[in-house]
Amino acid sequence: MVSRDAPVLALTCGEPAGIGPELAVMLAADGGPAARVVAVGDPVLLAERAAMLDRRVEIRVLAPDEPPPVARRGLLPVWPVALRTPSHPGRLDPANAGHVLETLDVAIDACRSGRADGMVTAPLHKGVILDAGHAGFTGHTEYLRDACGVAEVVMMLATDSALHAREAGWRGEAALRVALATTHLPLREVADTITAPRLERLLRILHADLQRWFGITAPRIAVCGLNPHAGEGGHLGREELDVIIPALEGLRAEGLALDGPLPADTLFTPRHLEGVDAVLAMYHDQGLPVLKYAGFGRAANITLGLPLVRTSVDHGTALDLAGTGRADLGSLRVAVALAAEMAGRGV
Ligand SMILES: NC(=O)C1=CN([C@@H]2O[C@H](COP(=O)(O)OP(=O)(O)OC[C@H]3O[C@@H](n4cnc5c(N)ncnc54)[C@H](O)[C@@H]3O)[C@@H](O)[C@H]2O)C=CC1
Ligand SMILES: NCC(=O)COP(=O)(O)O
Repeated sequence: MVSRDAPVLALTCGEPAGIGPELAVMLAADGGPAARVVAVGDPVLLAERAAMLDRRVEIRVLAPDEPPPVARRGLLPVWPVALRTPSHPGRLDPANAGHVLETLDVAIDACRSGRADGMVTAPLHKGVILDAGHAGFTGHTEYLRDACGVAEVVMMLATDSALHAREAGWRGEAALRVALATTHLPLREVADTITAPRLERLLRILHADLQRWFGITAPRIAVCGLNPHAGEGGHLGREELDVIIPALEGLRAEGLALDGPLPADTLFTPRHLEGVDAVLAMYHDQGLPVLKYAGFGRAANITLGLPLVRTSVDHGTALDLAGTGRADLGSLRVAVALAAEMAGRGV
């Protein structure tokens, strides 16, 4: 049993043809971290996936103003959002894109109205949402940014040791936290997107939220270069000299503790990571392969800079595994535990 005071977390079920709905069922069946998790999705779909996986779960649809019940193993409360069309594991259908986005709207509204203390998102499929005509959709992160009316957010993934950030005397593995200066865009556009004002805004958010959510009083952030060998003094690209270094110098003058820009290949080695609280990588596949190598399945994604708590899993829709029950629940557990901890600190 989880107490009535435990935070309420809205868990969006993500792409219905992916593993999100079954992860919600598995979490309820196995018993989750200390939180009252309410799934936001289609109750019929959740019942189908529970039957498919042979998991005994009571799926209880909540009335709009009904308080979420005390959590217990085997109970899955649901804020219902109907599918637009039946869904089958592994088979994407653009007709359900509106359903996926509506689950996000319901969860955002629950957070903003105080019915939920935070939201956790199961993976959605960006391609099928774009195929359905939602031009410009690039993921939860930017959707939440726009829905919350903030100018900038930061995507950061962290390994599960981040859960122990405030434990005095924690002797386990140090958390690896990797934030991204750019997220989902073609590689060709990355260099032009990285400007000094953008880096300054992102680093201020990263610094502030390491303090706010992780209790790190004076965060030390290591910043990757964009080019090989951080530009080799301008011979392999000028972004370090013209953009990154001026941005870091301005922020250092404000008191931020920043290393870099450092060549990304050596930055991600134990000696260079020692004492570093977070790394800012310049692009998706500079930072995330390292994070996933270090902790795939026990890491979570956190959106920094929002007026609400949002965490997510470290993986995608895994269409190849949907409906098999072979998907690993580890990352969702970490995402829920982190959101519960963050919600406990208040926004
Ligand atoms: N938080 C989110 O909403 C995220 C969504 N995505 C989206 O997911 C879709 C598919 O992306 P992919 O690059 O194929 O990545 P993916 O993570 O869905 O799959 C990559 C590989 O990891 C495996 N895998 C993923 N989750 C797993 C789990 N829980 N347990 C065991 N194995 C697992 C898959 O079976 C596959 O072999 C894309 O549309 C992408 O944009 C990707 C990452 C995060
Ligand atoms: N690669 C991380 C990812 O795709 C998560 O994106 P988002 O949906 O959380 O914005």
